[in-house]
Amino acid sequence: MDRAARDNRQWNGWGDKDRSLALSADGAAFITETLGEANPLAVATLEEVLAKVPASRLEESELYTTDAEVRLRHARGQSLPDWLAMKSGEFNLFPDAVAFPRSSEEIRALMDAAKLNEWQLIPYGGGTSVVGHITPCESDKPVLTISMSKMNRLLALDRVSQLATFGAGVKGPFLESQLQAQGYTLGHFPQSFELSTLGGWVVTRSSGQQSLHYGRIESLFAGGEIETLEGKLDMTTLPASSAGPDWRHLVLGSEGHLGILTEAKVRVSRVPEQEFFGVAFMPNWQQGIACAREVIQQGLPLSMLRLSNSIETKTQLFLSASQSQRHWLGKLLSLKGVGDDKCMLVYGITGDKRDNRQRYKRLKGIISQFKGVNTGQSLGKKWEHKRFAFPYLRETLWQMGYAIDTLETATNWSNIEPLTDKIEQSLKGGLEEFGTQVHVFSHLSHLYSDGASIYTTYLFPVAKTYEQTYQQWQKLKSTTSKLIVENHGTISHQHGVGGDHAAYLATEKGERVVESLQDYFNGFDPKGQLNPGKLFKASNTQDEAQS
Ligand SMILES: Cc1cc2nc3c(=O)[nH]c(=O)nc-3n(C[C@H](O)[C@H](O)[C@H](O)COP(=O)(O)OP(=O)(O)OC[C@H]3O[C@@H](n4cnc5c(N)ncnc54)[C@H](O)[C@@H]3O)c2cc1C
Repeated sequence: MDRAARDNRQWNGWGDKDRSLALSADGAAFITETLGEANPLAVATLEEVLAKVPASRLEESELYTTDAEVRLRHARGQSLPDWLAMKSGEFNLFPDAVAFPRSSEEIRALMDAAKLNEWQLIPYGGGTSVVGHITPCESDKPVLTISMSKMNRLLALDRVSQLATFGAGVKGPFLESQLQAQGYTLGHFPQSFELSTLGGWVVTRSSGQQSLHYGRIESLFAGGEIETLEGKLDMTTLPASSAGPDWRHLVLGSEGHLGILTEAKVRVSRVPEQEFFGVAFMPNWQQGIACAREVIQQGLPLSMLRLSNSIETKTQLFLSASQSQRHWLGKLLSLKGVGDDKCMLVYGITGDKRDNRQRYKRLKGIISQFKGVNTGQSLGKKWEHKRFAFPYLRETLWQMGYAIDTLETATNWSNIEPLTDKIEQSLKGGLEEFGTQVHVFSHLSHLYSDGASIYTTYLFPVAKTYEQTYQQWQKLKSTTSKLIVENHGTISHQHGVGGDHAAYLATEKGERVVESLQDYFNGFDPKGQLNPGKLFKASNTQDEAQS
């Protein structure tokens, strides 16, 4: 088996198989009291699933491996349906082979072979998609997944223009360590940072936790090289241009349809002199929103601002603080007029020390103007310490018998409160017919002068079978996704479209635009070989969006 697939990665869940995040007894009791006792579903063993991997339809070749375990490990991402497939062992579909190219030339050879033989190709970054981006579709043609894991080096650093060129398969930690060794940072920190890759970020239009300072990937991605079935395309790096539409934007969000991004050039910054995170508590959701909006619309240059609603705040405190910590925090806040409806505001400040002092002073002023209480940096340090560890909680909850998923959107400020309410109500009551409780909470994660993203998490006890659990998820997902696009929200602020959101794209963008985009990609991929069934709906998903 290939070395890249033999790492310490969990084969049927998130992250490093030797790492976990435990829940305190209090945290576990909170979940059980909120959702009721749950009965975990039996989990298939690796051996059981390996026995189900069918023979590959591709002949052995130097270009790729047909090893069953490697194929299994590249068959799914991290959405809840992916988890249900991995845990039950019912993967159904596997790629026929996985390639680990080391250079653009090797990718060219794979693309040429694919074109000649009409194979389907799925580019694979870190496999952290939560919307079904990398799952093979039923096909009478062989499916080849191309892992970018070996193309992960810093290839050039232009210090004068502050542009870095990377192999697009570089994962977050390795990208930052190579850059920071030279005094630079990209500053792109999605929560999936540990495993996701630069290429994946670009083609799914990802957003990092500190996008307020560094920008979303759209502003960090300056150009690079993409291998299409029709040949290589170069994207010149220019600081700006008015020469017609910017076609970088058709690579951004292309989700594997255009080709394989082999090298990406990104705009980097100098490592900041100082960075810190802190936590304030606002008296309620309305005051919290008003405060966050004021900070952003005043143009106060923070690197992060994240506002949890009161249920998320309560849940977070139960999951991460001890009873005595909660008690003393509650007491302190209530003395200052912040009670049970408190909403946690996490902020990040990045830059040189003198500017940071000014920013912090202004921020504290705005927080008090909206009757919030700033607790300073100690809770901020805790948040920073765990910022990439939270995904490990998913396994802990799974073992207790609870499924967890998220939905995210963005909308204008005037619609933030009503849309958050609608999303939460839709999820909360969504499984009443099954007598199943759903625990729902939200935060605003990325803020803009005209609006913000709403990130909603929901948990529910698994049903008696995998199939029933999937059906319950599907009901929550389809009802709420439809509600989002019909209520002036985007189907995705940061996770992309993949297979799971494809049916809602036309409501957001209009049928005509979606058809034109499809025509554009068909120009590079006339036979629909590149990542089919993603981004654009397959004909059978039409009804789901409209029902
Ligand atoms: C726990 C968790 C937290 C997350 N947090 C965030 C977050 O904070 N912000 C955010 O934006 N997203 C987040 N995500 C979603 C996910 O991490 C992003 O969508 C990420 O950009 C996917 O990158 P990847 O390298 O894992 O790509 P993959 O999942 O491997 O692939 C995603 C898509 O990109 C294509 N692709 C990958 N590499 C290339 C390439 N080189 N060339 C062409 N196509 C390619 C694939 O074909 C597929 O269509 C999270 C996911 C999880 C599981």
